[in-house]
Amino acid sequence: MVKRIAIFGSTGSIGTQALDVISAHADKFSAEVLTAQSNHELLIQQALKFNPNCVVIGDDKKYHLVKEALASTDVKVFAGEKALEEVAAMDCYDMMLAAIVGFAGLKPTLQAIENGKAIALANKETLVVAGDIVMQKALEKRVAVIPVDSEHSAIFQCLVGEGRNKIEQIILTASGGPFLGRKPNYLVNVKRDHALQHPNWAMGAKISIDSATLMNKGLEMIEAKWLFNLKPDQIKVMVHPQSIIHSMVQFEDGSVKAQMGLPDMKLPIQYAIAFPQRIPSDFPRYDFKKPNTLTFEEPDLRTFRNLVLATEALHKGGNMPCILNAANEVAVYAFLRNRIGFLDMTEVVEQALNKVAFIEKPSLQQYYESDGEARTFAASLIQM
Ligand SMILES: NC(=O)C1=CN([C@@H]2O[C@H](COP(=O)(O)OP(=O)(O)OC[C@H]3O[C@@H](n4cnc5c(N)ncnc54)[C@H](OP(=O)(O)O)[C@@H]3O)[C@@H](O)[C@H]2O)C=CC1
Ligand SMILES: CC(=O)[C@@H](O)[C@H](O)COP(=O)(O)O
Ligand SMILES: [Mn+2]
Repeated sequence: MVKRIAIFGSTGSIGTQALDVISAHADKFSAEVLTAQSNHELLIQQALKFNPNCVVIGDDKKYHLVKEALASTDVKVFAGEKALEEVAAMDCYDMMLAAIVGFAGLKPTLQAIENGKAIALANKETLVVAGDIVMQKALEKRVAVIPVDSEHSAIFQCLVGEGRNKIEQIILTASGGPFLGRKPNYLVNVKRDHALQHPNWAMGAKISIDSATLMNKGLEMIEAKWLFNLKPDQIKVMVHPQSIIHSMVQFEDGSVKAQMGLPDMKLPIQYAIAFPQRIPSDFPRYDFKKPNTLTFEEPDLRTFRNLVLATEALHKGGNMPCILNAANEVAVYAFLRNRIGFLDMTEVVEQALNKVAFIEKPSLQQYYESDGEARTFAASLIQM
């Protein structure tokens, strides 16, 4: 039977790679929902190629352009932020690939879980903001949340077959980003184009900057806590500049399992949508005959302070990760617009964490409010 996939964020880095996977396995998957925020041209092209049940364009000023271009098809066209939730509540799909970037991915993902749909989760911010509520809802609705993020896919793969065997710790690998080994006196002057050049992965702008500041690894520690029900002390980070080992699990007997492969997001995307099956692929294979050295080192926490802030937020819990995420989103987009410097991003996040009131057990509404407060505060710092 063909699995019907709803790709929320189909025009992004994950979304377009997911469509490549679906094309290569048209006997197994169909793309039934496609969504974009503003890239209507690509959304139209994708809709003409994949003939989904419906598309959503977030920017409602572009509704007529999309509607007109798809007039000769039977693709339904929706627009605006609310439409993402309305479509997530529909029955035209079996699994949502949550590939919207940032906080904007949370509401449609929650709606899909409410609707009993399986989730292939790329959007890590969903769990950073409200991981307790999202995972509790998934449990209640008996919905599987399969990670797409490469590290979490690696851990998930290492855990298959382990049943109730106890995890001692997980080791998230970090590439170190484009500024591995650099010090603050260098980072103070770096600009967006340099920061966007990830050494191993071609990704969207926001996650590329997060990788450069190591915030990405901090967000991933929080993501791992919720996905695998771990205590903060069980989550370690090691820099592994080659990005061949995607992460590791150490069990209570000391045994370590790792998942390896060339850095290519198509593999974790395919794994998540095909789970529990593995299906063939022609992705390039890692060549053990080449003189490759795999190295590991501790992250430089004096330089990359975002990882410290995220670890503190992980330990403190409550709405701290939500505040961290919101301030970070504001800071990253300000950096991308050349409004603030590379090191200022950490300052903005730190000040927001100190400013917005701590709530130990927030409701969903309180998460939204904390997100809003942190954004307003972070934006006020940047305007100064
Ligand atoms: N790229 C990667 O390799 C990896 C990504 N991830 C995670 O996956 C998610 C997606 O990342 P990536 O594909 O790189 O991001 P991109 O920026 O490449 O794509 C983001 C997608 O979300 C849409 N979008 C952006 N803003 C909004 C909004 N406010 N409302 C609705 N839709 C929106 C974009 O539409 P439009 O094109 O119109 O702007 C686009 O389709 C992120 O959470 C990231 O952390 C995790 C691991 C690896
Ligand atoms: C591909 C992927 O999952 C990214 O999150 C990637 O891990 C970023 O690399 P680093 O954050 O390790 O630089
Ligand atoms: Mn990752």
